Amino acid sequence: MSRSPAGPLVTVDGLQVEIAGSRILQGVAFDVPATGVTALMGRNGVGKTTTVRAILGVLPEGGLITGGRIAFDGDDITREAPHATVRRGIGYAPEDRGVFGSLTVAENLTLAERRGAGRPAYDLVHDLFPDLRERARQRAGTLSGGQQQMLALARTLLNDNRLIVADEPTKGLAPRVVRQVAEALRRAARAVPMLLVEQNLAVIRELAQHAVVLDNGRVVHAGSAAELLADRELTTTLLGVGRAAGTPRHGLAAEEDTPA
Ligand SMILES: Nc1ncnc2c1ncn2[C@@H]1O[C@H](COP(=O)(O)OP(=O)(O)OP(=O)(O)O)[C@@H](O)[C@H]1O
Repeated sequence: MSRSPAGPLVTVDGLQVEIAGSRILQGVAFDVPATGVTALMGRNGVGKTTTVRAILGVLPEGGLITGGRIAFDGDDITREAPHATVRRGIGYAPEDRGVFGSLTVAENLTLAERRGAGRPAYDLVHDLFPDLRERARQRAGTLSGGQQQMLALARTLLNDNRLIVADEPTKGLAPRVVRQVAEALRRAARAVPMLLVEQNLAVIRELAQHAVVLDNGRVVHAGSAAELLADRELTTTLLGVGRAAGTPRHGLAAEEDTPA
């Protein structure tokens, strides 16, 4: 939210990661521009989560960066500890949402406040997600999946973050809720650039300007999201979706648009 570099915000170059001795990423390379939404796509198990976890410094146990480089705003952050990447302003909404179910919405937000990051942006959060203000005293565990996802995004927006990394925020949600979360993501991305791991092509179509596709631990395509989605042959080859990616019949989250 603060500075805006001339070059890419994140550069991943030749990234190699092993987990428990298996090579998971085999030289992943892509840029995240300093504006808009960059979608990180690919079939299940191709290395999307591993890539974002490497950027954040939170590889699972047994995970190791064995080669390559990650830069954030020009600084080398390869193998940097998570507290350091957090301090740089990289906010993370993990796949499991990471909210504390036994705490209230307000307590979840308070816990997310980062010391030294300036005044927490409650105005922005409540402006974008008025529902969370109304539900401030509700336990997060009793929120719907969509509301929990909004809380997870709100936690990243509270601090003066420079990048939001959101991992499959619409996964497992009903189509109506996917639409709500997509709207929440759209609002969040107005405030902060986003690296969005997402498999729902309708969501990507609505939100993303840039697209990076992984397969088998490598980048197999990087470029304009609109161009990728307009190319039926390419989306079929790269993502395994069976029909035109540009035309969901019922708005977002057409199941046909989600690769297996
Ligand atoms: N903790 C772990 N221990 C062992 N192998 C792992 C671990 N985490 C991930 N892997 C393996 O790394 C590979 C990439 O997983 P990753 O979660 O990065 O893929 P993904 O593209 O995010 O998939 P999905 O869409 O299913 O979340 C998979 O083969 C997975 O089995």
